[in-house]
Amino acid sequence: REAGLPPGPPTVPVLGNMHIFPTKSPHSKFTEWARKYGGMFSLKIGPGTVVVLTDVAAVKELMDKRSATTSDRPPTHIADRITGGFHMGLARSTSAWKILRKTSGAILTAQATAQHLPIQQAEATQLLYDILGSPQASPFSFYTHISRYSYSVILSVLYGKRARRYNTEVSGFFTVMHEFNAILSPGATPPVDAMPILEFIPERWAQWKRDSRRIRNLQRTLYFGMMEETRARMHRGEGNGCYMEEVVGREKELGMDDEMTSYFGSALLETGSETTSSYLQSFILALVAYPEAQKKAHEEIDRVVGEDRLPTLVDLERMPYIRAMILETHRFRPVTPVGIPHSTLAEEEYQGYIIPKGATIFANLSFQGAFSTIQRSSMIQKNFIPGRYMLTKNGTKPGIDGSDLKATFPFGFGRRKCPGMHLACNSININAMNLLWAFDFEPEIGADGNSIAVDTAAYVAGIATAPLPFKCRITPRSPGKAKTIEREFLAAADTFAKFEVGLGEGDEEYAAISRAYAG
Ligand code: HEM
Repeated sequence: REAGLPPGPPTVPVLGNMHIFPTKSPHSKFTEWARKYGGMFSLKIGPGTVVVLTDVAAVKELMDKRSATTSDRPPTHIADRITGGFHMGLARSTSAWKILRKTSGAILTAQATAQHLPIQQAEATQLLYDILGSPQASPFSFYTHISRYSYSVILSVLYGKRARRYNTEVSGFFTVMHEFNAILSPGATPPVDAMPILEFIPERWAQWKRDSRRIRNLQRTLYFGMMEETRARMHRGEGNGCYMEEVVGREKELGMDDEMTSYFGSALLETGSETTSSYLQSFILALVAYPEAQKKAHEEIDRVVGEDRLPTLVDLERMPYIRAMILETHRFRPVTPVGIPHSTLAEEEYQGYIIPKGATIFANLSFQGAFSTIQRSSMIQKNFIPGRYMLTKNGTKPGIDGSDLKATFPFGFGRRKCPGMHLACNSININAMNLLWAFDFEPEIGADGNSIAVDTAAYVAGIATAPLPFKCRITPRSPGKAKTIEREFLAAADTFAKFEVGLGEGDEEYAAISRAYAG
């Protein structure tokens, strides 16, 4: 470890800390090391440096305030090989990324997102309707209902076309995306970023190069096909005001070309679908595990909304406990517990330590919410206590300074902050209210008649996590509410109609059956 770097675990020759770098669930190890080495510590990965920030003041200063130098991404040769450097979330701070980012800023504004609320609400109604019909048709079907929702809402607002059923194009999309995620996961390919010489191995001896080519082709077929369909619809004069139509219309002004436009849409689809699903699955997990919190939320929503209509975003203003619950879910189980890594474009100095140019920086979000320094963090994530956000704005213990915490931290930092945040927050808010309004979520009953506790620590390993599929009982809270869901689903038909383009035969049939049932 070079002089001036923040402290960290002892290194070994050549590898540095590479042999002990936690690739599966980095946040737990990062938190453990933070207790030992402090709120800013470093790791050596071969010649490269990784800096992990756990102290909130350091996160705010370095990731937000000094974002001009901390908003690069670490190199990802494989991602660039597959996407040509056009994946907005993975691209370095190149001119292409700047254009993609500017485009997202131009179209995903809070105001524009508000215009897409009707389809978001209609899709959320289908989520209730699907859960009502088959909460557990297969053991975990509420999982697939949530995945369908998340994908369909983004598909609708981006491409103007919805996905009615999981089994058709939704599963196709997730298959391609999982292949992409799998090849990007640590250890899946030789360490090309650390040893660039590996790039020169001929393709016939490098399975990872052949896999990259195959995944590139799969992605291009899927995503370029979606764009072609959108353009064809526009040419036929059948546009429906979706985001990608706006990008096509403003391509020149924004400096985009057809290739970039296709990758722009696909990055939003990929980054937006699983994150939203993961959040909603964690929300349900917390409801099952913490019945007292669920009971309080039920009381609040019953008081404000009643039985005969679904909640709206306006209602949320009168539901402080549910607002607190939404924040607490981000704190309890952040979708990306260590954020998405940034990288430095220039050397930075902070509290006497050097962060070299090209260093990778992680912000350990596990600290999120309750405490302003790691020393106070012994209770991190153990309990789901929404009430903490009713005591203080940032959920800190009364008397502890929480002013460095920001409610947007679960969505990242500085110039890399999630551009889909407004869309995501609307989805989270609408569905959190809907699910609470509609259903009781309880532990599954085992063969011996006892309830089976859910495991709130059983999560998918990796940078972006989600609860592993769990069983629970989901029942409508009253026959009146079940009727309201069916009625509202039927009433959503008009909103759906403009997004139901190019349906396959099976989908037409499904539409007819579900409408008949709802009617
Ligand atoms: C619960 C939902 C979501 C969460 C928790 C979430 C969280 C995040 C986080 C932590 C980052 C990394 C920010 C950073 O590097 O500092 C990110 C980036 C990104 N998100 Fe989201 N996100 C969500 C939903 C969405 C949605 C719905 C969309 C699209 C419509 C989206 C699009 C993106 C994109 C494109 C990036 C990459 C930005 C860049 O690197 O410049 N996200 N998100």
